[in-house]
Amino acid sequence: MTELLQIDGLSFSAAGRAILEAVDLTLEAGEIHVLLGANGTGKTTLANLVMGCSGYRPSAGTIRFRGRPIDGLPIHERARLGITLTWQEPARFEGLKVRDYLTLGEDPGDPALWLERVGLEPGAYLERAVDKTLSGGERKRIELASALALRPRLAILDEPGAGIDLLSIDEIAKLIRELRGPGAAVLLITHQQELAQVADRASYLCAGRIIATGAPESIAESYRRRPCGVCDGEVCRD
Ligand SMILES: Nc1ncnc2c1ncn2[C@@H]1O[C@H](COP(=O)(O)OP(=O)(O)OP(=O)(O)O)[C@@H](O)[C@H]1O
Repeated sequence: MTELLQIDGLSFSAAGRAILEAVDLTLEAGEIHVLLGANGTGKTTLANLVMGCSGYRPSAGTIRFRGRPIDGLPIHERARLGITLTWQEPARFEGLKVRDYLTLGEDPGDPALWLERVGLEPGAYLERAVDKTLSGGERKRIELASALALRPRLAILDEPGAGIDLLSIDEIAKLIRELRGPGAAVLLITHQQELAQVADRASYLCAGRIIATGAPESIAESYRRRPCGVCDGEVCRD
């Protein structure tokens, strides 16, 4: 397999505190990789650093995408390379219609079809604005539809199942599998064990450090056996 994303020695500090320390993580093309870890261990921060969100610049380390260092690139150039991030708190775009949101990329296809794929009736949603009038679960679904429409090489999904009713977990897992392709990978952040099972590999992040990478079952087992020893129970206490 080919390395799609290679993170070496990545560190990040904010407000005078180390949030991530010397993180190494590799994603192969074609894989779904799940990042597990307790609240506040740095999962979303890592996602923001890979996406190049405003205010997130590494204090050390490199991020390579398809062999090329991307640390210096702004978010829109990373998006152009095929990296997309669906946020834990789904974005709102006042005034932007769902139809327009789903046709932002090149060759986006039919927005109605993407809405159907996430279980939303196109006639009821296409002309609505992506704003607070949509429920949290509806916005989550629309963000997933947007990720499908963009056909990214790397989809970073931050808690894609949060706020979506349990019955839909199987549907979300199916969509995540679709985002994986021969040249495309998914970095999944989730606390939902049922959803984590969709992954090929897993990494366990605690106190800003990746402490294990391997088969999802064994990493999930380490996660259950908290505290991990790195943080002495400060972060991943029961
Ligand atoms: N820009 C920032 N300034 C100050 N603190 C920050 C910043 N970004 C993240 N943090 C802090 O870094 C820590 C890690 O946050 P992060 O959102 O990455 O955790 P997480 O693992 O995604 O947690 P959760 O599972 O609760 O979503 C938290 O303590 C958070 O408050």
